[in-house]
Amino acid sequence: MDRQTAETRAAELQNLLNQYGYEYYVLDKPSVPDAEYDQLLRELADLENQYPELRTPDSPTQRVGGEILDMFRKVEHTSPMLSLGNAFDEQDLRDFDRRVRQAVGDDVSYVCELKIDGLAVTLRYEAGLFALGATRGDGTIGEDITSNLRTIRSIPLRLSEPVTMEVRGEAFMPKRSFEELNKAKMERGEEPFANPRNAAAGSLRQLDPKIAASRNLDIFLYGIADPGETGVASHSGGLDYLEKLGFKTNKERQKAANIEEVIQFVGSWGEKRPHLPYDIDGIVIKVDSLEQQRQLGTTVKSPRWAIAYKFPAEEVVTTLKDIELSV
Ligand SMILES: CC(C)(C)c1nc(N2CCN(c3ncccn3)CC2)c2cc(C(N)=O)c(N)nc2n1
Repeated sequence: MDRQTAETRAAELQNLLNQYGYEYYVLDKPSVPDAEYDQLLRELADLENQYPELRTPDSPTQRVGGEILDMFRKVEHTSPMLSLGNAFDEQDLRDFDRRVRQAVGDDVSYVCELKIDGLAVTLRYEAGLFALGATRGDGTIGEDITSNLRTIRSIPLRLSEPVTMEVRGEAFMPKRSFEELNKAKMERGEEPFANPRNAAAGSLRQLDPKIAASRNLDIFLYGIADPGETGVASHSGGLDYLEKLGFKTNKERQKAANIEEVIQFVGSWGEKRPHLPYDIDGIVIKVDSLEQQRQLGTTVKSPRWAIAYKFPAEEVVTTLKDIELSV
């Protein structure tokens, strides 16, 4: 095959593999059998070996880097990753709602999101290409774990539009992967992880990306660092925009017209929680209008327009057979 044909075929394969990867890992609706995906990936890898200049950083063959780091570099976040105030009961939620309405009036609606129990991370894209991924750290300074985040298949290496933006999400380990990892660890006589959150954090702290790649991590994106720059008017509109760009968001989110609907949503997820294929430790409630978010502003460490309702800590032993909802 001549150079020109190889270049055309490589671009075609990259687009095909990105589309198939998106369907499989983000939509959970594969359109081709795994064997076909693997065969196309091998064809692209062969072409890239023949013509190394075709091996672009966003190529699907570049998910798992070879180099083992000796440390993680520190990264200062462009805008701070804030904390969340907590609510522990219905009264706390009503108090939050009253404070919000005192500030912005009664015409306020909320978005309720499952609070994924993983590790908060931030992803930077430049002209649509995944450029840097970091841990939340102390909210201002995190660690550059780009090479490990690249191994999470649901993180797009190239967005559907060449936008430059920073997005935030929660990386996590599905319960099934957690059980399998701990089973393998115990068979090797190693100490198992206490819970999926520790397992996800431990996996993303590995200096060898091949180990992170073996841990079946996943991610749900939950926000845009500077939503005002993207032209969306609401938090829910921002999440729809993230989906349009190719990101994985959690589909269980729900709009609430008032705090009564928030309380209903929170109550409904108490008993559904054990059947989810991933751990959640609460529900995050956010004012939907970005203008009202701006009016409410933030305290020194957390937004006045969001709160995390925390489920009572309980040791839930869920046998695998109970897990039914797909990720
Ligand atoms: C952007 C805001 C601040 C409103 C925000 N902040 C979050 N978090 C902050 C505190 N975080 C944190 N992490 C460690 C130590 C202290 N705070 C962990 C992420 C959110 C976490 C989730 C989730 N887990 O599913 C979510 N759906 N939405 C979030 N939204």
